[in-house]
Amino acid sequence: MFLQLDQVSVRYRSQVDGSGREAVRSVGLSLPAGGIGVLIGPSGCGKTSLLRAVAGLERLHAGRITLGGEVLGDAAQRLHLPAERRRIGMVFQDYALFPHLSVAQNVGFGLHSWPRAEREARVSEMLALVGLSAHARQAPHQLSGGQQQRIALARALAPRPRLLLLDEPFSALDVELRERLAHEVRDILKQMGTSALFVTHDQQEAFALGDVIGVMNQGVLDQWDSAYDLYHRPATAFVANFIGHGVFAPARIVTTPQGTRVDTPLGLLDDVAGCPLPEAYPGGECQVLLRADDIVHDDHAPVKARILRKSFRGAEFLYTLALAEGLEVLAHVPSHHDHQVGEWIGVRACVDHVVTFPRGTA
Ligand SMILES: Nc1ncnc2c1ncn2[C@@H]1O[C@H](COP(=O)(O)OP(=O)(O)OP(=O)(O)O)[C@@H](O)[C@H]1O
Repeated sequence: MFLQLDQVSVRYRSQVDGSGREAVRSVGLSLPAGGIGVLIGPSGCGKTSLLRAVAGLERLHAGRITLGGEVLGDAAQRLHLPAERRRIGMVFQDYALFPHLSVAQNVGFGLHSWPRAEREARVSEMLALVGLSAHARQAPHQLSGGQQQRIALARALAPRPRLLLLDEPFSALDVELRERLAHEVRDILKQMGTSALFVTHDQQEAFALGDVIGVMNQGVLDQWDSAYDLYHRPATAFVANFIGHGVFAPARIVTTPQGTRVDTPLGLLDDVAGCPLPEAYPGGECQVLLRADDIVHDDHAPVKARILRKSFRGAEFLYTLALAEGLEVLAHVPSHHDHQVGEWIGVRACVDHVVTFPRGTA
């Protein structure tokens, strides 16, 4: 693997009593050359600390980081390659452009040691790449927020970094531009074959950018996986809750003549490949993840649910439903099924991959 993190911990020392506090705990992940990874998670979960450790701005408390086979940091060996020798580029939320330099001078900033002709050629190439050739002589403040972030990207890519780290690069931009730029930046990175690690708190952005996405929870990386597997095969109850709309329902794993099934308030679920065996939970008692798109409105279904709330989302409604025994579930329903709040409708579960967790973990 190109970037490899093993058992990485980052610890900050308290200014008050000198005690240590782990912001990142035993994180392991790997990224192939040219891969794009994205770290997401709630505020304070350690995303930025992990990114700073890769950049060399924080020393490792434990663990090891290698890039292209070179050890960047190894706590056991007290090895810490200084940030400026890692050949890693960084892009931040606030662009950090130099206001007194032109767009072209900003992009060429990291190329001081390059021969002039090569430097100028590289700056032109980078400006063309991000579609800003026409703005080379302008000052950064004469450009829009999206354009300024593209300058920051061109500046970070110009010295041919081995890896690019981007910390919430689009969060200062409005939603629509953010999504467009996320796709654009992904295309640019793929075109250059640059490996990159992003931090964001926006799931849609993570899905638009990443080949692989990591969900962090209180300093721990709960899962490092494709967007599909995070959604359909969440490794922990935290990931299941954090990604997408869904609820946990009480359930029981049972053995029937047809094989193992999961007995839920919406009936028996049978797509249990990869699901723990009944004896994995005491008495088979567990909870099952029911996503809004696992619940199908069907007038003929024996299970009825009352509509508590509904929100219109264009092609579909997100209904909040209450089953007879009081359990609330969510359901995506095509928006031509416009039922009234308070109405009872038929529902059934249509779950592709049944995901269960022990009772009390969510
Ligand atoms: N320099 C520091 N000194 C002490 N504690 C710090 C320092 N930087 C971060 N922390 C603490 O480490 C934890 C992780 O912070 P970090 O900034 O890595 O989280 P984050 O996931 O990037 O959060 P956000 O999304 O809000 O930026 C937090 O509890 C934070 O208060």
